[in-house]
Amino acid sequence: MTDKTTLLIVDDDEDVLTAARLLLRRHFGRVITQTDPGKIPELMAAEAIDVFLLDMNFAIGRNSGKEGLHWLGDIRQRDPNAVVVLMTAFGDLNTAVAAMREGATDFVLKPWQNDRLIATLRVAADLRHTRAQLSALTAPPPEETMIAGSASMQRVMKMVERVAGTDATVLIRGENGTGKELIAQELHRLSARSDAPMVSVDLGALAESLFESELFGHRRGAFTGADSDRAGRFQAASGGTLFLDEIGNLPLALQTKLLRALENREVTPLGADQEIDVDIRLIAATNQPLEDMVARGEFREDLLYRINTISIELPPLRERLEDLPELARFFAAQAARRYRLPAKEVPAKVLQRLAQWSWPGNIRELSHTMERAVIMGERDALAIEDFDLKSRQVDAAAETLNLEENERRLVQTALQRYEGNVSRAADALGITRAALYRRMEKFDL
Ligand SMILES: Nc1ncnc2c1ncn2[C@@H]1O[C@H](COP(=O)(O)OP(=O)(O)OP(=O)(O)O)[C@@H](O)[C@H]1O
Repeated sequence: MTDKTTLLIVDDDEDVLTAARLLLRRHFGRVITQTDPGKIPELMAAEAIDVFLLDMNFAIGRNSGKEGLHWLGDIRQRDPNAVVVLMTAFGDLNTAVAAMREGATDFVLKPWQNDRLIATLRVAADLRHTRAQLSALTAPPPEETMIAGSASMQRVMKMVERVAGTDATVLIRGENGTGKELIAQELHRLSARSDAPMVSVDLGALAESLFESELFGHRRGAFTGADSDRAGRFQAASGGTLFLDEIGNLPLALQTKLLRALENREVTPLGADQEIDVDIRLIAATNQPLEDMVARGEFREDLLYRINTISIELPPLRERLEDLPELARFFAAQAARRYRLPAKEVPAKVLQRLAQWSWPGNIRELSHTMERAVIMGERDALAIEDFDLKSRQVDAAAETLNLEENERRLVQTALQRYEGNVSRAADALGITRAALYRRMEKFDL
């Protein structure tokens, strides 16, 4: 079966679902069945559904068709291109007509005739594919958008523009998810090498045993499993840019080889006896303090000097909250497009709350947070309840200016640090023992 259509059948009668599933799975790529129409939004968020086959009457004893019409409207609102076929057991032409007016593609009567049902759904699936092709043709081309309105990001972008055109090695520093790879792409895009590829290697995601062959390539038979020659990423990036993410993860022996490759502009694949010339511009990224690693003997000092000719520091999101509103709205719109959901507004109240969170995962975390909220949100505008922010921590961050809360926290920290020794804790806090006892009582510590 090569058909790629995904059908979702929703009917509260298990027997109807079983019969439909048995029949239709022989004709369509994937058949999902569901008794509860309330699950439709969740399913639409999780799966790319091509055709909906939807019952008109859900609650037992009701036959007005209103439930079917309600869900039809809901589906069409979430995905204006959705193709929905309605089923009704009552042959109620009025409801069927109303459904067609509301945007249903077709309707079938229960009990259905197998051939008719298959033919109807086949036409519906074709319609879906045509609509998808049309919207792909009219959709704007995907582009990497960089939001960088804050003063600190403006400084970063100036630096990027200044160094992109040179062949200088650049080290991008910043916490996880601050956009290091996006900056590397921008450096490459603005460089004279932009017609050649930028090849990325994430040294944080790769098994250490694979580093060498991944970077420098190998010859057939160089190790068990090397059953053919393989070019390394250095070679693949030749003429272009090599982006080494998480460079702090490179073991010392390979740091030596990397340094040699950069200095001599040549690499030796594993198992080869001859070097290969490579012409790359290196961009490296790290979230580790490489200077400290040098001090501990974990990172070669000469390699650090070699790679940080230019060093670009990306500030964490919590230090550029001016960018948060635009980023949040951008990711909300992106998620709505991706999941074919209606666009959702991000009210100021929500933005204020988001600004209180510390965003340890930075922009990547914000993007996932917005995506989830857009999927979960049931209204036109996002609400605070749509977010799964670990609320305890948000509250702590929100209340850091609360004097009493801070006093309590300090008293607690002092007592913990001095393992309950009241004299020493009082000393550290700069108050008398009696004053500390009073506070311990007040805060019930
Ligand atoms: N300024 C920005 N504007 C818009 N999107 C951004 C921005 N910065 C980062 N992103 C997006 O956030 C996500 C994380 O960015 P990226 O992968 O570049 O971060 P990173 O610092 O390289 O992460 P890691 O340290 O985990 O490798 C990506 O989806 C990226 O497109």
